[in-house]
Amino acid sequence: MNQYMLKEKMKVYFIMGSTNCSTDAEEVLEKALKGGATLFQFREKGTGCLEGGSRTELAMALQKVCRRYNVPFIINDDIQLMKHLDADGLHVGQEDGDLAEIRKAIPGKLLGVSVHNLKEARHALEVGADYLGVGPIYPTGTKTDTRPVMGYSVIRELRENGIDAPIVGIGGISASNASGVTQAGADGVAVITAISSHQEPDEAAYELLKSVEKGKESNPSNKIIK
Ligand SMILES: Cc1ncc(COP(=O)(O)OP(=O)(O)O)c(N)n1
Ligand SMILES: Cc1nc(C(=O)O)sc1CCOP(=O)(O)O
Ligand SMILES: [Mg+2]
Repeated sequence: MNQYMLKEKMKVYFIMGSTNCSTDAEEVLEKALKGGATLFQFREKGTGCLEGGSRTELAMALQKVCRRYNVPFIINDDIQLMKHLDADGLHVGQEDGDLAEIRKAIPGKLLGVSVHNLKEARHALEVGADYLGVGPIYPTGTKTDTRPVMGYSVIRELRENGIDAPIVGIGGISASNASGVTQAGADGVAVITAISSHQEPDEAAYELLKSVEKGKESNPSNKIIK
């Protein structure tokens, strides 16, 4: 996938696992994709999360849904599961291992890396990351071990320093604040709660997509390209 196509896929990046859903995870995902989510990450974490065979079974079921909608299926943290399922890619953070080793271990697959400053971003891209996750943009109730809330400052800093790779903002993002993230220079937003806890995940995804596109239109560098 070229960088332009990947940036399009970054617009509404839905992340979840069974612990994020109060109803059936497959149904939540299907609705999200119907509504316009463009990328999916399986992140089975937290109290009461599935393990072993049932975790793999859920991942396989969600991968099938993604295939039906032609939406790439990314695995959080777990290289073995990614390989086992022949998923489309892997997302890792700064504490998840040596990035160069991880890149070598998954040739031809998408690699997303969480970054929090220019140095981490440059390193991730040097070793071959395909996209960057930047956050937390806003306060989030979903993950406790985050870095301090950064607002738009890091996204702006990366763009001002010539980082042209696909970027998503993450953390506390909803339809009401997503446009600010793409206006600041991100290609899209990654969300858990905004879709998985919404009564109507399809509406949530659709509203996020509209907000993301509105922000992109008002991004100064996009205006120059047009
Ligand atoms: C798109 C995206 N961005 C950031 C993260 C966070 O990754 P990480 O810091 O490794 O934390 P965990 O998600 O593993 O708890 C992400 N998952 N996706
Ligand atoms: C998984 C994750 N990573 C973050 C980071 O800052 O790297 S914030 C986060 C949780 C995002 O969930 P919600 O959309 O519910 O706020
Ligand atoms: Mg991780």
